[in-house]
Amino acid sequence: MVKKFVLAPDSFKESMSANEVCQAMTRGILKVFPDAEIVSAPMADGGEGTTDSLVNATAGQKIKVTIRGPLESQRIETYIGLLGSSKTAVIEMAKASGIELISKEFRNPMITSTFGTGELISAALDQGVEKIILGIGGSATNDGGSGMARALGARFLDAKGKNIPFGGGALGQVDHIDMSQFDQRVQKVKILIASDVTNPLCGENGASVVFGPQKGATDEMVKQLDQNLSHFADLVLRDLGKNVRNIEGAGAAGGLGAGLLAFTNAKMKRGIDIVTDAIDLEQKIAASDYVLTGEGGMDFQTKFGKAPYGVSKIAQKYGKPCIAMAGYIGKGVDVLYDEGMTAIFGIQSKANDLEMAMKEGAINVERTSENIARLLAIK
Ligand SMILES: O=C(O)[C@H](O)CO
Repeated sequence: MVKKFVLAPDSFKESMSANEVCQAMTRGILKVFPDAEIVSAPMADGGEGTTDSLVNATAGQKIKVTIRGPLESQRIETYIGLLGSSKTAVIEMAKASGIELISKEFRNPMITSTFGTGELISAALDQGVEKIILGIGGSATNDGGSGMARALGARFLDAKGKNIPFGGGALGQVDHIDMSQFDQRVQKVKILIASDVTNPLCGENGASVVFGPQKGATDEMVKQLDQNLSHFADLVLRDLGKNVRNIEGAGAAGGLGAGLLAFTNAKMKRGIDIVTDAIDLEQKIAASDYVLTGEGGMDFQTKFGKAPYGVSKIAQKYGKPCIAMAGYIGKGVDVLYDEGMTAIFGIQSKANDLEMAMKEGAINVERTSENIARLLAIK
């Protein structure tokens, strides 16, 4: 009987995209099962690579856009994704307002803004979508999502009625928020936020204290930024009637989580659940014999919502064997055996340094997939 495989790996960061991992797995399996039916479902968990994975998995398309980067004078050429299967756009905030877009010496969350993320949302609305999947995290910003809202028409005015400058450093000057020119299309789309963390907006576990320093904030700036976000939360409650202060994930991406909850009808969901829904992974796994997954590194953290965990839970639901491979296998990975993971294989052929391991990723995944297939072929 023809064997049916679902391949649902995440990317192996800095080595292979999820799509390339699928291709290497396919080559390995076909050596043993030349007639196998193989369904590739490149995965992501809402973070970096989510747009590419969802576009690939649904035969969607990328739409190029030129928008403002984290710094006011910066222009960035980037893209949003449109899924092939539905009227859904996928956006990664890091492509517009991400920390990787600014070299270390220019990182300063007092002045960086999420304006470009708002422009990405606007570009998605121009495509007439009904749903937007928005991956947040990896930001250069600490502006509570005020830049994003401003790009969509919100105005943040000081006591004299003037627009405040961009960035988290100026938020303390806001006297009131004017929504009279806000883009009405925003409230008509469903927005799903795939957040990378669950931190609240302010306080010792908040956006500024925990993530401010990695964005270039000094101790003094962290204090100011935290106070400003607190003031912002008060204004949002007074002017928009939404209490975002203590919501889990509100502090993601420098408070963009809070901004999205305040200015849109967005809902937070685990990134992995958003992705598996968007690509109908359940249906694919239900119709398969075997599921292969994997990620560059797997350890105890995999269970906190990483792609191989999401895949193994679905495989468990349908009673399908789920086999993972990883470049690095760390402590605590064995908790996954109770979560639907049948086996986990390391892919290295010898003790390699990291650079070599990255270089040889595809050949190692191919060989490991072939060997897994050989085991599966035993009668
Ligand atoms: O962007 C950030 O602040 C971190 O990735 C947490 O979301």
